Amino acid sequence: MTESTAYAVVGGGAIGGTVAYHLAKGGHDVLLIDADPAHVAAVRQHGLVLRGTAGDQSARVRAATPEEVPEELDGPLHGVLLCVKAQATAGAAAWIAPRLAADGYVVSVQNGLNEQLIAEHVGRERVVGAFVNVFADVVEPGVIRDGGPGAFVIGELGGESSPRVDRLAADLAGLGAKATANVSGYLWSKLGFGAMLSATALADAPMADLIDRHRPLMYALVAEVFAVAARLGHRLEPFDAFEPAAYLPGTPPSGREAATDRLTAWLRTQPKDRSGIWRDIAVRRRPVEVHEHYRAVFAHARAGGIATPLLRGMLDRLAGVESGRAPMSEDHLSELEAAL
Ligand SMILES: NC(=O)C1=CN([C@@H]2O[C@H](COP(=O)(O)OP(=O)(O)OC[C@H]3O[C@@H](n4cnc5c(N)ncnc54)[C@H](OP(=O)(O)O)[C@@H]3O)[C@@H](O)[C@H]2O)C=CC1
Ligand SMILES: CC(C)(CO)C(=O)C(=O)O
Repeated sequence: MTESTAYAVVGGGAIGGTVAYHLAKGGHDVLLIDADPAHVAAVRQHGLVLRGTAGDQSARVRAATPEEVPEELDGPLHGVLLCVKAQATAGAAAWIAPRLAADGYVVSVQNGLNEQLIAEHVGRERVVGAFVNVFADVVEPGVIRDGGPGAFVIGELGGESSPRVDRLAADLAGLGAKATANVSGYLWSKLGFGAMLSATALADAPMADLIDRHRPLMYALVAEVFAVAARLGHRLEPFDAFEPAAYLPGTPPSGREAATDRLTAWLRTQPKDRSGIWRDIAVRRRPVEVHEHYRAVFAHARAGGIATPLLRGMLDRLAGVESGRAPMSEDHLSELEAAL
């Protein structure tokens, strides 16, 4: 174990709770800051509980709502892991900025490309990137269902190595964290994979089954995202069972099919069989974050003259489903596919 470090986790839900649990188990002082008072109260009373296939494990962490923090803080924040959904990023970053030490930093542990927005609040030199493919859900206040190992990668936005990234990766060794020189390559790979996952939230069935039943649509969605990534010159990184090279133009169809066989087989090993996007619509009945994830993708596509009609059509349909204007149905996928 490395020397103990103090961290703040802002947004202590599925991912923030998982991160806080592993930091605490590693012997680090963790302050979990979460907007949900019931979650904070449960963590204070029972500890942070991770529910895995082998049962429940708990870790003691300090917990507070943002409103309570001035009483709890005895100095500025140093290492902050920001784990809120994308649409809550601006509010959380504005809250963090005046509390962040001059030599402190904020790590975006989120899907999408949130680093620029965070930098507008705290300055680019105080932002660190991260990519996470851990599958988790808050199943009741204070209790997180843990999907087991998944990629967790941390890196400076400019790709340089740094003591703060190495230290955080070591402190999160319990979660299998690694340092990278290409965090953008991971985030863009995830935007491709995430386009498939977002599409599966249009229907109420397991992600793996929907990907399998609508492979041509899934390939076309990923291709639109990766055309934008290619224009920007990103080197896409593979993670877990997702192999981005299989979805690039020029890959033989047999290679793409075999990679998708491996991907859906791996997805079937996960206890979480539906995405967080599906859960926000069907269970939590709240707006989904994916519109934020693809805002920058659309802007880059427009600038480069790259057409993204399927991605746009898929997100428009998600907007209809989340607002209740359209039912959740696999017909959305069939109709999008019919337009290919
Ligand atoms: N869950 C997963 O398996 C994965 C998630 N991700 C990404 O990780 C990020 C976090 O997702 P996830 O953990 O699932 O989300 P959750 O909704 O489970 O957790 C987010 C938590 O942040 C709280 N929150 C919102 N605004 C603030 C704020 N300003 N200050 C403090 N707390 C706040 C929320 O409270 P409230 O509910 O009251 O709004 C909620 O408890 C997302 O970008 C997601 O895409 C990436 C890979 C996998
Ligand atoms: C499906 C998953 C877990 C993949 O990382 C995800 O990103 C989410 O639920 O938001």
